Amino acid sequence: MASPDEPRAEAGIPAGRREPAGRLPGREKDLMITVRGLARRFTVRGQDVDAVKGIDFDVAPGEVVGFLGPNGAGKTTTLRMLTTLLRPTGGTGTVAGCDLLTDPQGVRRRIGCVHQGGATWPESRVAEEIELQARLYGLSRTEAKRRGALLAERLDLAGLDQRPVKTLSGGQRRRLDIALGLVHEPTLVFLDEPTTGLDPQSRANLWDHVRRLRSEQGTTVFLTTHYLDEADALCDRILVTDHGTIVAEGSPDALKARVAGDAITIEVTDQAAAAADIAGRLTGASEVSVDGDTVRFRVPRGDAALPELLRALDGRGITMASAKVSRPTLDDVFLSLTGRSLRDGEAAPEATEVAHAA
Ligand SMILES: Nc1ncnc2c1ncn2[C@@H]1O[C@H](COP(=O)(O)OP(=O)(O)OP(=O)(O)O)[C@@H](O)[C@H]1O
Repeated sequence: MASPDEPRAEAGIPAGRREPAGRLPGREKDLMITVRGLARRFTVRGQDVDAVKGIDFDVAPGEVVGFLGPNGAGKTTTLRMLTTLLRPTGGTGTVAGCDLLTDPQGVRRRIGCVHQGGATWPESRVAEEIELQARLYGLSRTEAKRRGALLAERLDLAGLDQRPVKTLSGGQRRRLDIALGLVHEPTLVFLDEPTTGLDPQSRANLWDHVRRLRSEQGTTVFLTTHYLDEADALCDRILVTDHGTIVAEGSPDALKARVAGDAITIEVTDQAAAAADIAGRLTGASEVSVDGDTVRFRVPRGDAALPELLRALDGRGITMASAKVSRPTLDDVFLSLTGRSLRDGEAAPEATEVAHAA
């Protein structure tokens, strides 16, 4: 019988070593995705490339899970394995209740996939594309029309049904790709970099559609992204990936809470040293520094610490002129785990002005 470490050995991972994994408690049959030791090795001109190195994770029904990582981390390779476009070279898995290796057809029937670039024909009309896709899934002509109209309505494509695909904007095109992936009402949808190349407004609009998929229909969504803000805004849970392994997993807030905590910067009208002393006594406070009238420090929860600080300063007759809480970003998480930044130009740091008292 195969050792449980066999796929890892195949992927070049030492036996017995376990990466941080996204496993969920519960029975496998209740999970929408479960993979163990999933690996993919490519051999190019005699050189082995371990694109995915024996990963473990679970996805529960109704979750929106993001697979976040920099270019080349193994996101697309993982997605292609989960959607049966690529056979794993190691590991096991079930997707939508079907075995990835022994029942790929069952997987394909039950899932929806929206890959990068889509697969639409530029000359055909929007309604034709949706109906054709529905017919390919075996729906009757009447049902195909009904589904087409419903999806057009849901994805803001109503009124565009007679437009040739080539005339659609980037956002409309992406929403059409998603409509095509949903035509057979799958309970699990895979989205590969759903908003790459879209302008900020179209991205925000698409996020709304993804949220509604879950809230209105309970659809499970697994998406890949290298946008930190996208993972943060959309996902219940994030699997952070790098070099073919999962380096962390958790909700966006839980991941950010793993970093040293919120950074607080306050300005006082005088007695900065005394204010710093008070700040340093707050629960979990660290990295206290003073620069003129400015005091900086970190605490696990900025929103909880600030009222306590205000009361303490008040008690000593110190006036706070302003306060700012900066929450850690997912990039801070990635940086602390890998020593590198995801370098996402679109992710703005979350800084919140919380008080201006002067
Ligand atoms: N068909 C292939 N042959 C050889 N190497 C491959 C192949 N497909 C992917 N790789 C390699 O596997 C690694 C992971 O690639 P993958 O496309 O999965 O990363 P990614 O995280 O999706 O990146 P991106 O965000 O740029 O799409 C990379 O080093 C890539 O060069």
